[in-house]
Amino acid sequence: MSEAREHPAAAQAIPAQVDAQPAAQPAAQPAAQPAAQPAAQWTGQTPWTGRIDVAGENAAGRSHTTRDNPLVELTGVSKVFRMPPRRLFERAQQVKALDFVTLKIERGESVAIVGESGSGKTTLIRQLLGLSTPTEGTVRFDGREVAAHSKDLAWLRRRTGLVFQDPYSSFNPRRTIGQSVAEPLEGGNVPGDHADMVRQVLERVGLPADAAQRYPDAFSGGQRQRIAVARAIVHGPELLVGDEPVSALDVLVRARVLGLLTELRREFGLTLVTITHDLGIVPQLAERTIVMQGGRIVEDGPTEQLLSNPSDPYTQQLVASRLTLPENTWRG
Ligand SMILES: Nc1ncnc2c1ncn2[C@@H]1O[C@H](COP(=O)(O)OP(=O)(O)OP(=O)(O)O)[C@@H](O)[C@H]1O
Repeated sequence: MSEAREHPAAAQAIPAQVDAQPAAQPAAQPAAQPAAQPAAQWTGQTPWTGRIDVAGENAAGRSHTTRDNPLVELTGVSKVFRMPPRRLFERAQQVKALDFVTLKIERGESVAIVGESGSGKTTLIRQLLGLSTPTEGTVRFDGREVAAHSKDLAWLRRRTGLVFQDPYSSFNPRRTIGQSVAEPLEGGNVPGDHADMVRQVLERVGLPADAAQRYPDAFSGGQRQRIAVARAIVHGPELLVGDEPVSALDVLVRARVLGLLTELRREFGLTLVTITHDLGIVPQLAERTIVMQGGRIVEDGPTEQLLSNPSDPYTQQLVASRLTLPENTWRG
């Protein structure tokens, strides 16, 4: 997953007291109608207002429900890694990390991608974020082919955010939280008062008012992962991708961060794609689940149905071995 750290939204975090006593959050809203916020609050659309032209449309007031094309579409995507021979006369090795994957993700969906280590989950999200180019097939974001624009993917960076697994290595220890969270705003040349946007988004994820001036080591793992979420959404993306975003956290903190992701998704109409090894968190997180094995999608369906009545033998194995979160621990 080292290549993925090139992504500008590669950091995040949260304060310990927040995880002990989560801040009161506004009630969840339907995806198509983001909650009305007081003027002083971050709306998730601030950086976009009147500014970025997305595929010929002004993104201000963007709709997650009215456009015809899916937000993400992969068609026949394969990815082959060629490894140089380790010894003289040895043949080069090839790994087919993705094997003819076809997939559509609609606006506002929450999708979990599960599967054993090496099944191709990370390679899949790297394709859809334009962090890697497919060996064959096409990846489209909102109808626009990603590889065709691979020299300049600033448009895709503005519309996507990424939260990594490790809340400890996600931040530069010498940068304040405010500086780290502002990176996508700076990288995307987003106009406006960055310090104010950062303050608002940190507040929204439940961080104390002075968090922006502090350094990463002042925060717990759960707090850092909230900061990671703040950094991934500060520029108002439509797609939020989590690569095992809670697996490094203990069970109660994990549940609260999952609750935060769920709230943000509903509040701002985000499309959420989350990689996880842990089938136990999937029902709280995603209404659709994709199961990968050996670079292929072996099952893709509504989470409830897939967990209660898996049709693929590999999914059956995964479901049989899953752990579940205790009831009522996941709400933030
Ligand atoms: N840069 C690379 N060079 C060579 N092989 C790679 C590279 N990236 C991934 N692979 C191989 O591709 C396959 C799929 O890897 P990938 O990281 O996508 O799996 P994963 O399901 O995300 O695994 P994990 O859950 O352990 O992160 C694996 O066999 C992996 O070793």
